[in-house]
Amino acid sequence: MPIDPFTLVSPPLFAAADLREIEHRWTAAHPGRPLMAGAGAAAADLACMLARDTGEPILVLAGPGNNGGDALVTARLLAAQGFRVVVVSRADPARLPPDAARAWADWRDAGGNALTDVPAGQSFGLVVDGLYGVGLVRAIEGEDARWIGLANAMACPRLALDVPSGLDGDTGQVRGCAVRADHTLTFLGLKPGLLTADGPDHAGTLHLDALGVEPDMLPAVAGSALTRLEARHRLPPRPRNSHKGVFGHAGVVGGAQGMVGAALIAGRAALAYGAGAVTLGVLDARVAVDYGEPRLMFAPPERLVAAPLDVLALGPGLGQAAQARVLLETALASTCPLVLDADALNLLAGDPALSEMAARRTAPTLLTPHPGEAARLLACGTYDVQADRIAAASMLARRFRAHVALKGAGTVVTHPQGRYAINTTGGPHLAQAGSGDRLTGIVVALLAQGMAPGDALEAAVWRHGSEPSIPPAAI
Ligand SMILES: NC(=O)C1=CN([C@@H]2O[C@H](COP(=O)(O)OP(=O)(O)OC[C@H]3O[C@@H](n4cnc5c(N)ncnc54)[C@H](O)[C@@H]3O)[C@@H](O)[C@H]2O)[C@@H](O)CC1
Ligand SMILES: Nc1ncnc2c1ncn2[C@@H]1O[C@H](COP(=O)(O)OP(=O)(O)O)[C@@H](O)[C@H]1O
Ligand SMILES: [K+]
Repeated sequence: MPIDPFTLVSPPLFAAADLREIEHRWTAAHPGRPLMAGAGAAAADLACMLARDTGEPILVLAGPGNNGGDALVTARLLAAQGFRVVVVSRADPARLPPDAARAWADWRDAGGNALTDVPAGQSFGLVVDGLYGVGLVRAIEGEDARWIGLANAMACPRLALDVPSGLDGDTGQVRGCAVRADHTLTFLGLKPGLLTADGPDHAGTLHLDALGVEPDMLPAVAGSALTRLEARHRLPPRPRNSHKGVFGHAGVVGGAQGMVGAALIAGRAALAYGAGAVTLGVLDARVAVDYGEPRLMFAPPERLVAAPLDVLALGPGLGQAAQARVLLETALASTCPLVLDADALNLLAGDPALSEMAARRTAPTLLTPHPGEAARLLACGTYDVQADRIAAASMLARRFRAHVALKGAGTVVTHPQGRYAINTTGGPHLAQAGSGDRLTGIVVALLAQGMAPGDALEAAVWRHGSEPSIPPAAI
């Protein structure tokens, strides 16, 4: 029975290799009970609910592997319920993998056939996409690309089986082109690529069917989806008998001339999320008060980086002048938990000595790069970062022994020990200057109040994405 995966707490994320391991374990424990039968049955149930009630047939695109097998089981069960089904496949039945070959034989025995092209001029009540699943090994091209283009242009809903064809389930990268599904029914467990990069734009509404696989058959994996907050992401209730000192003193250093707002945004967010006190070290010395948030204190940045704070953020509007570099060097040498953002990351990227200092810190270090900043830190292109966001963020966490939030659609939070989480809140309404500064402030607030660094970064990313949004006005 498919469920909404967002109702689960931190569901694990399975890469293609993990899924093959599950299949292996299942087959050993339950010979002769292919998972494909359950996958096709679940897909047929969902397809019944989604098919438009117009009497138009259902188009089933079936590929050359087991994803195609799922599609053929789905087609047979839909036809048995009285739906008109048009199967389109160019796969050679003699070369199908065993379970898919069985599905083809069953479909044929039930009177089914397959067209070798999408019929022109025909409209459909639903498209079932079973071209490629987690076995995608190269970019989609040729006829497949044409079919995907036709499917994407159809007015009816599209249901993708396991992952939208063309989307890499491990990374969320579109390889060539991909089905833009309205719904994706994914099997066994969630895949990271459904949640980050191009995944959310292509998967539509996610449904998960574990196909009856027992939890003890699932391999331990490093990744999970940040669907809801866990107890470790929450601060304890505030004692009545408390004072501002209990909730930590946070510093924010940044705000060079012309970019003062970035530091103010971070500072304001830190107060809003409960830091006991927040002091800004603004590089533009003309600014000494925030009339909109007069609780913010101001100190010369040189003094603030050397002050006994509970947490220091460096970066929002910092700039990359010589003064900024010295401030960063002092901060890196301190034993204060550090959140590095924006130009602090750019300075780090351009300076091997500073990078070395950062990697050697014993106090917690948190990095919040957007893909451009991450690319500079990794000395590669933004495209390379986006092609495998999990790998990029993991590399940064290892290299800097830091907790890292690689921002953007499906923010990836990685930890030095190798664990990672993909956030599921937020959206393109956050794509606006100043969003990242607010995230920095939220992280700082949670750290100031004593939350563990990795938990604070995850909780901040989740909360930042959950804030009520006012979408930009349409033009
Ligand atoms: N792992 C499991 O136990 C389960 C797998 N199931 C289904 O099986 C799928 C995985 O099946 P497969 O491993 O057979 O992989 P796929 O069906 O995703 O595709 C593999 C086939 O496509 C070819 N191929 C890959 N990329 C191509 C491209 N760009 N252009 C042309 N040909 C390409 C491969 O050479 C191979 O023949 C899952 O996504 C899921 O739908 C389900 O039956 C549920 C259980
Ligand atoms: N399309 C998007 N979907 C989800 N989150 C987004 C999207 N675009 C931006 N964000 C979020 O908005 C914030 C932007 O941060 P950043 O790029 O550093 O902006 P700035 O430095 O201008 O404040 C990050 O938290 C990022 O994850
Ligand atoms: K698919």
